[in-house]
Amino acid sequence: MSPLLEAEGLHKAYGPTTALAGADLRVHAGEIVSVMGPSGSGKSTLLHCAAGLTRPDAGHVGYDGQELPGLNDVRRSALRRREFGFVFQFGQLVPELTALQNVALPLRLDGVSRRRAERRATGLMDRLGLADKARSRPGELSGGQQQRVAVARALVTGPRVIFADEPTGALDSVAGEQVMEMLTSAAREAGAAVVLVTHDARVAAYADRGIVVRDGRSTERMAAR
Ligand SMILES: Nc1ncnc2c1ncn2[C@@H]1O[C@H](COP(=O)(O)OP(=O)(O)OP(=O)(O)O)[C@@H](O)[C@H]1O
Repeated sequence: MSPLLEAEGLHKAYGPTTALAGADLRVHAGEIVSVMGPSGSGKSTLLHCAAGLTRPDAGHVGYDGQELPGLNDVRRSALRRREFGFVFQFGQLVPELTALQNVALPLRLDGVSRRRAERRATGLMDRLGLADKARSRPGELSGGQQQRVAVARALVTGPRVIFADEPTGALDSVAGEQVMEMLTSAAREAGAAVVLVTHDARVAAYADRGIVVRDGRSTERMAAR
């Protein structure tokens, strides 16, 4: 089976700093892949290039038969909006909107009616243990609850790949485990693949397999379970 997402030979420099020097990432449909490695090794850059957020200087990124760097900005951002979900470390929710409105936002931006978007958002919030938080604003939620809102928002469009960059980086270990349990079980239920950048081996243990990035190059971390 060919991978759903395949990044090969990625190079990226920021001025004199080499962030990627020939990194690869392959993700099959429904697979959870961890990306580990020391600070500054290029993990986030690899995730951003694979997700079409950053254009690599060289290398290839294929998603479901399309070459991402070859798409124009409009088509690339439409593909990102529909096919990909994102969860970052913190600060990603819109503070003025309620939790429910935050979760529904990607659908609203895609032209879905408020009623339909909020119905779908409500179902996901229930799934993520947030049924009673729909009307709360992000500032009224704990860090773990905010990350679960972010996970619900990442899943709301029914993406095929979720990119999670240190999703538990700002949480204590109990809240972090709860977020990881919910992220991975909800993704598996939805059949979405997950690319999971983390420093934490306990977080990486939720993945099916992993890669390690060092000095901008990647190696396989372990065989598939
Ligand atoms: N926008 C940018 N402008 C300049 N340099 C950058 C930029 N983004 C990343 N870098 C540099 O590229 C290198 C790789 O950064 P990257 O964020 O990919 O590493 P990382 O492994 O995710 O690090 P961390 O674990 O600390 O988040 C670093 O040296 C970083 O300083």
